[in-house]
Amino acid sequence: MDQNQGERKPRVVLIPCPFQGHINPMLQLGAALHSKGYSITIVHTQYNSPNPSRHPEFDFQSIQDGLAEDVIDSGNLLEIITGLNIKCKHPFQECLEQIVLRRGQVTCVIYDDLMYFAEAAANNLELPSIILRTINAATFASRLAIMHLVEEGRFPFQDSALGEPVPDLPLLRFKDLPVSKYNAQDKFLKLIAEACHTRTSSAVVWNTIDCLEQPLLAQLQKQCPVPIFPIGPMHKYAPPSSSSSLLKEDTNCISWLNKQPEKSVLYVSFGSVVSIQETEIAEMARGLANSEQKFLWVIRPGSILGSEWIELLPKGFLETVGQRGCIVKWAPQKQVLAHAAVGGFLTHCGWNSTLESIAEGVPMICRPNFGDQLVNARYISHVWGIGLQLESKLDGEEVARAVRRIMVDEKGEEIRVRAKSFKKKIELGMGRGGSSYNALNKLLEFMSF
Ligand SMILES: O=c1ccn([C@@H]2O[C@H](COP(=O)(O)OP(=O)(O)O[C@H]3O[C@H](CO)[C@@H](O)[C@H](O)[C@H]3O)[C@@H](O)[C@H]2O)c(=O)[nH]1
Repeated sequence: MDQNQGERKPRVVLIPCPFQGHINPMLQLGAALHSKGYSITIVHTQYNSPNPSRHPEFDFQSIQDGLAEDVIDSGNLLEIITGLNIKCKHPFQECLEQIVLRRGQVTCVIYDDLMYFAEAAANNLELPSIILRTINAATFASRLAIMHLVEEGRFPFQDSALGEPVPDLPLLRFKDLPVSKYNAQDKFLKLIAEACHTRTSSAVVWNTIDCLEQPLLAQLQKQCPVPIFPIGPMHKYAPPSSSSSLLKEDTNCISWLNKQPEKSVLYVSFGSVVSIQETEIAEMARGLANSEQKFLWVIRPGSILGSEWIELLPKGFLETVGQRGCIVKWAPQKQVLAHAAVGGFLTHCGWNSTLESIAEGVPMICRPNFGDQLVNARYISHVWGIGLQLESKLDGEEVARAVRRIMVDEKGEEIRVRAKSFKKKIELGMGRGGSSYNALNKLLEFMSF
């Protein structure tokens, strides 16, 4: 790009939270703004830093995150995010000062709601800031409901309440609420309070879409002091082949998919952070084998703590499934879900995976693990009706039944048809005059400050 011409463009500084499920939507937002004439600077931590060579259109700036090795090694998300918010504020402010000095005026700072330290740094330089929410409105409302339960002295709640509906959110049961998986409730409650707070930020950009959550978004807008812009699904703003993966994608699985009949393959993946119990791997494998369906299974390195996954598979599994299955360490997921051969998705229900699946009309089998995944699974299975949830202890027979139902059984036809209809709704929402299309235009107008 012509340097001088580049300098004349208004600049937005984006600060993603350094996890795959957060980096992706932030960089996709960057792609949307870049296509509308903005120069983009991505300020990222050393920990899990994105690969700049995959995004030559952006400027990348690294800040020291001060995370101790033992905190990183623990993989404790609560500790890592809390640590980043303590350690990154000053490095970010210094970085922002340098950007303004070298690159000229910055239009605004957009930060992931978990990177709330960014707001103070933007304020100190008198720059407007905008929040990006990478979870959906239902999860946000669930966090508000949890805080409400705390105020009423009803949190942590009793086991006997788990199956009951949440008073503020009757579509969810207590067991669907996105509580912490760590034994540090105070830290967790502080983090969600910070993440839900708009502070002095000027607006909220949301990776969701009206056709999935309009009534809730309207209700949240009434309670929110600043405008909300639901412009998702954001992966639609980046080309299908573009990727901000931290792990290397194995594209051989696309060649394998190319050889499979239409809608014949179940895609199995649990995102970038979920760990799988050793016992669950064997049950999952048993289910996949007994379902007699084709499958593409992502087994991420390190996702099965302390074990080599291959040792956990039932004896003879690989021989039995033979050409019927393909196992990779990391897949180009957007391309996989958009592939004609894929007919179903066994997922942990991370919000990006959920949106990527809905946007391609792929029905889901939900196996949520923690946090917002529980909310998403309930919405997929019981609100939108585009999937099934595996709720009890994982059992191979149940997995096989669910796989057959979602892929081929007559009983699953309604779910398949509904999933397909959601693809259409997303296309309408993203197309000219659609809700997300309009919200993006309103955001751009708003950003002229
Ligand atoms: O083999 C793979 C597997 C995943 N992905 C991508 O990785 C992202 C994963 O994101 P997500 O599905 O949201 O899952 P997590 O990585 O688990 O994301 C975290 O962040 C999300 C956004 O806040 C939350 O919804 C999740 O619960 C939380 O675990 C998606 O864009 C996928 O396309 C790949 O590219 N290849």
